[in-house]
Amino acid sequence: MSISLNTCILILKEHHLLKSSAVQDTVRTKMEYVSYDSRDIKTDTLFFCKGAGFRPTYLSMAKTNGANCYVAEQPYPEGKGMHALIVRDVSKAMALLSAAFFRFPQDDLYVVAVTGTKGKTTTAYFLKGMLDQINDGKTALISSVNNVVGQKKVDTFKSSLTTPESLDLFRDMRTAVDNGMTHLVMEVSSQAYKKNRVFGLTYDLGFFLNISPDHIGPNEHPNFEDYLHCKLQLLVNARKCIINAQTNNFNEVYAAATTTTAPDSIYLFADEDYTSPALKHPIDFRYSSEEIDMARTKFKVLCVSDKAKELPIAGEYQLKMLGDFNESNGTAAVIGAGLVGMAHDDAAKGISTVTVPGRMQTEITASHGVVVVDYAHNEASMMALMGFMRREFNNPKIIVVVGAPGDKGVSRRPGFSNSLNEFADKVFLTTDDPGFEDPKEIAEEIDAGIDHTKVDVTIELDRLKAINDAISMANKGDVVLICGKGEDGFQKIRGVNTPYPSDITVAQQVINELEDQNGHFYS
Ligand SMILES: CC(=O)N[C@H]1[C@@H](OP(=O)(O)OP(=O)(O)OC[C@H]2O[C@@H](n3ccc(=O)[nH]c3=O)[C@H](O)[C@@H]2O)O[C@H](CO)[C@@H](O)[C@@H]1O[C@H](C)C(=O)N[C@@H](C)C(=O)N[C@H](CCC(=O)O)C(=O)O
Ligand SMILES: Nc1ncnc2c1ncn2[C@@H]1O[C@H](COP(=O)(O)OP(=O)(O)OP(=O)(O)O)[C@@H](O)[C@H]1O
Repeated sequence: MSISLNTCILILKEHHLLKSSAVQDTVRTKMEYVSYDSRDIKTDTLFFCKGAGFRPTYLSMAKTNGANCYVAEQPYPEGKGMHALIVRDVSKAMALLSAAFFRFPQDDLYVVAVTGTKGKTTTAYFLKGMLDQINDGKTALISSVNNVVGQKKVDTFKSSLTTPESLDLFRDMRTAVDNGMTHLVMEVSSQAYKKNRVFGLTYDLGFFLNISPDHIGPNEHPNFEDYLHCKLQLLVNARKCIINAQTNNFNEVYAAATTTTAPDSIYLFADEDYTSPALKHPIDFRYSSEEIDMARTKFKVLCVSDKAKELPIAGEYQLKMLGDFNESNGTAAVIGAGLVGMAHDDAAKGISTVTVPGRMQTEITASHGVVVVDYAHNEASMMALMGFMRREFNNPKIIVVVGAPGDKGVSRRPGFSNSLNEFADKVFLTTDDPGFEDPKEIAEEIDAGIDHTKVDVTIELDRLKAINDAISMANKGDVVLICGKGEDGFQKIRGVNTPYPSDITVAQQVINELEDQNGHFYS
């Protein structure tokens, strides 16, 4: 793969991004590789100087290692002797030039994008499960758990970001196309828009699941308005939009969709009983709960409007994933499958076996109640999870193990206090990716918002011990919720990913020791 200097200049000019360029007569004008990391350079690399942590010495290193052209927001003396493309916004330039370098792989994929504060990963997995039924497993996936770019084992790998850096995204899309994948389901985080990781990308289908305050604080969004603004961009860039009519800020969400999409390509869904005087648009799809227990979740999708009736997806669906909130995720995914061209039977078959690592992984023990490992890590998801358990188990004692991460999402801390006050009986406040912060201070901040007349609090920073103590104290009929880390195999401590055996492994060991049994988690 390669890109010429002229093509780069043309693309940047077309998007009004080029401030100036310096072309060297004696240097090759073709670039054979692209990179934003000076430690990953080949001969004739197009190098992007980007990011808060960029240092001019990285450009010197890139030049020494063979880069022949750099893209930056200002000229650097370190780049002397290289072609220089000086741009208004390097992250936008990187997205556009990466797409061109990798020969616009998005044009060879049916691209589905999912955003929402909660449920992105689950909905993306549901969709992949269904689409795989009609394309022989050729659905690529970009998610916060795994990325899938082909059908071999090596084509599935753990992701480090929910939505990758643009250059990595277009490279992964190219790999997926070369591996014969026909569809791509991707999670799009608000940060992806904030950082222009998906700049210039249009989706065939775009989902807006829900929004509530999250990811607000240092290194993320300055306020809720900024967070919402970034999330809305997904709908602006989607050809067809699927929106949960019950989302907060619905009017703004719908308005964002209509900026580029006609109402007949916007699909709304809500649960069977939802009405709101503020809702000016007809609901297209409704869903109704059929049965939820610890073994399955059954719900019905109803096609209500004329345009909904054109999709043959009405009927009953069964999920392996627990939690009433997954009915909403499931309905969104089923509508998406319908818009891709699927009918009820294939969709029902595909969704019925989907599980998501680290989400709602449950073990019913003989004498220590029900133990659930789940990824809930903000107020909305904690409320949804604990609320489900309260309803499902008829007011059990709820014992929670939870912690808030450091350096980001500080709004989660009062959110945890609120949700614990609402539903928990006992909580172990513990460590969860403290970063450069003191986990004890984070725990004390959450504790400060807890009503101690309702919730008994223990601060136990050793996460393994917290899990052990929580399960050990639980009796038959109690519910133990181990929240926030799911399958994560590390703790982020002072900039280092420190190995951690994962909540599932720890909980399983504790249960085995306590019960001398060999059961295993299911979800
Ligand atoms: C704030 C933010 O989005 N930061 C991301 C961004 O960092 P950055 O552009 O500032 O780059 P940097 O890490 O400061 O490094 C500067 C540059 O120097 C280069 N470098 C560095 C060292 C060297 O020797 N040579 C060299 O060239 C690096 O390759 C980099 O290009 O680009 C990096 C990849 O190029 C990301 O890893 C990093 O994500 C950070 C780690 C992160 O945690 N981001 C979170 C907030 C995030 O994006 N989360 C959302 C999920 C949110 C949700 O759950 O909904 C996500 O999509 O994952
Ligand atoms: N629709 C929903 N509403 C509220 N909570 C939900 C919903 N769907 C999932 N959850 C809860 O949120 C947790 C995370 O779900 P999921 O990973 O699907 O969301 P996500 O949007 O990808 O999250 P993140 O951005 O944090 O990675 C689940 O484990 C569950 O507790």
